[in-house]
This record gives sequence, C-alpha cells and structure tokens, in this order.
Amino acid sequence: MAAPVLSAEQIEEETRLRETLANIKHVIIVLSGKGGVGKSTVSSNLAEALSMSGFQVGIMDLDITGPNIPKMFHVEDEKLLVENDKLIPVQVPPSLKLMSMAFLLPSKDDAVMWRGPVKMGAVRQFIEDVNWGSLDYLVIDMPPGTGDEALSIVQLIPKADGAVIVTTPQDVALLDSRKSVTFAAQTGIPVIGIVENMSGFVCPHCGETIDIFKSGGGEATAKDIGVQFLGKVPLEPGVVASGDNGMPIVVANPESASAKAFQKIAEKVIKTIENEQKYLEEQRKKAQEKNQ
Ligand SMILES: Nc1ncnc2c1ncn2[C@@H]1O[C@H](COP(=O)(O)OP(=O)(O)OP(=O)(O)O)[C@@H](O)[C@H]1O
Repeated sequence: MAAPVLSAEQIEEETRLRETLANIKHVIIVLSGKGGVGKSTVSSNLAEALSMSGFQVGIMDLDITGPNIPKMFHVEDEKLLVENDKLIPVQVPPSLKLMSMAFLLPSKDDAVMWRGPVKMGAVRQFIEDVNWGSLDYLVIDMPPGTGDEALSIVQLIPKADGAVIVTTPQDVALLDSRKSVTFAAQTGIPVIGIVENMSGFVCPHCGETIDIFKSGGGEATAKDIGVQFLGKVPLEPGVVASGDNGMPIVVANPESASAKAFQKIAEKVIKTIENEQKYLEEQRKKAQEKNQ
C-alpha cells in the first residue's frame, strides 16, 4: 500500500501525537473481532498485572461506543483535572494511570452519539491532550470489531508496539479473531498474540472444568495463522464480580484460576516486547507483505 501524502496540518497533528507519546516506552493495543468477548476485562487485568510487575503503566479507554474501563477500576465518578492545557490521568492505587473517553461525557449513562468526523476529531484531540508523564506501558482498549471506526482510531496511534487479540472459543469469535489479525496487518501493527477468553468454566463446587464454549480453538487458530498463543482465561464468576466491584481479578483474587492466567499472559507479553523483537519484526514484515 503506497504511503498516503499528508497535509501540513496532518503532519503537525502527527508531530503533536508523537510528542504526547514520546515518554511512553511501549504501546499495546487490545483488539477483538466482535463485542462482548472480554476485551475490556483483558485490557484492565493486563494493565494491572503489568503494574504489579513493577512497571509504570497507563490504560487508555478508547472504546467510545461503551467506555467501561473506569467502572472496572471504580473511578467512574472522578472529575478530570487539567494542568497546563493537558488532561491529567486518574490515578488508580498503587500506581496505574487511567484515562477514558467516559470522563468526557456529561453523565455516565450517556451514550457516545457523535457523528463520524466529529468523533474522530474528539478521539484524536483526546489522545493528543493527555499528559501521561513517563510510562513503561500504555494499554489501549479499542472499540470492538474491525470496522472503519476501529481502523480510524488505530491509525491515530503512531507508535503501537503490537496488538493483543481477544477471542472466545466459539467458531464465530474465532472467525472474527482472524479478521482482527488481518486488521492488525492492514495497519502494520505486529500481533503480539491471541488470548482465548471464557475458555472452559471452572465449577466453583467441584472444581471440574466444563468447556461451555468449547476450548482450544484460540490456540489452534494462533498456530494456523502463525501468531503466538498467549493463553486461555477460564470463565469464572469472580471475573464478573470483580469487574462490577471495580477491582480487576488479578488484584481482587490473585490466587484464582483466571488471575493466574492473566498473570501468565502479562509475563508473555512482557517477554515478547522486551526480549523478542525478532518475533515482532517478523510479524511486522508479514503485515507489510500482506499489504503489498
Ligand atoms: N473470563 C471471564 N469469566 C467470566 N466473565 C467474564 C470473563 N471475561 C469477561 N467476562 C464478563 O463478560 C462481560 C463482557 O466483558 P467485557 O466488557 O470485558 O467485554 P468487551 O469485549 O470489552 O465488551 P464490549 O465489546 O461490549 O466493550 C463482562 O460482564 C465481564 O465481566
């Protein structure tokens, strides 16, 4: 695909975006082919697990259709602070920084109803206007799906290191996860790997695992399309409760099966980004080849 010719205004905007992101070492975007597969749950637990590993971490909620990350950290009623014309992210103890399009809405019950260009202008300005300070990782929760909206938003993020793709074991979600891989390729973003969420239900009474939505498809798909498999997260009632109570399960119940799965996923993400640049480079090359 030929590189688009940018206008002076676009170049200036791009420069502003790069300046805003300059003190952020790594940007991870979290994608899903469809809604409801647990993208926000994975984003918040991944961010928290990275933070628990000692990194400076920010989480940015760009899921403009339903920005629910603040609720998952119980900061939905926080008011935004502005300093030197920049938005200051909300602090989630002990050290996570959080920013969400939800904070721009007059009421948390308001849906985002902006029309296309207005919406993209708002998202762009929003990304430009946050003062994150220095971060090791910024985790970005994207809108679900691989349509024009997600594409336009991803194109606003000039330096994503890679994408984490969330799927469930159902065939339809797996098909959608393939679309996410193609989507990442279109935007030139390497795929860090696939997470299979809601993979088997652990019975709280007997401990037996029941594969309600089947299991293992995410791993098979990852192998089939040559991307890393990051891990399976079981369907656990505690995940819903912790999301509703404003404390991700990795913090609320670190010994649970899903928390342990999230911790392992975070370790793999760290290892890939910090030590496996070769894998990411190969993914990037594959993406470029697909685009030619
Ligand atoms: N592993 C899991 N076990 C149990 N419940 C889960 C799990 N993962 C996610 N959920 C629940 O599924 C619901 C949808 O999750 P979430 O909001 O993270 O999905 P999403 O893909 O971000 O949705 P949307 O596309 O609508 O933004 C939530 O109620 C969440 O608590």
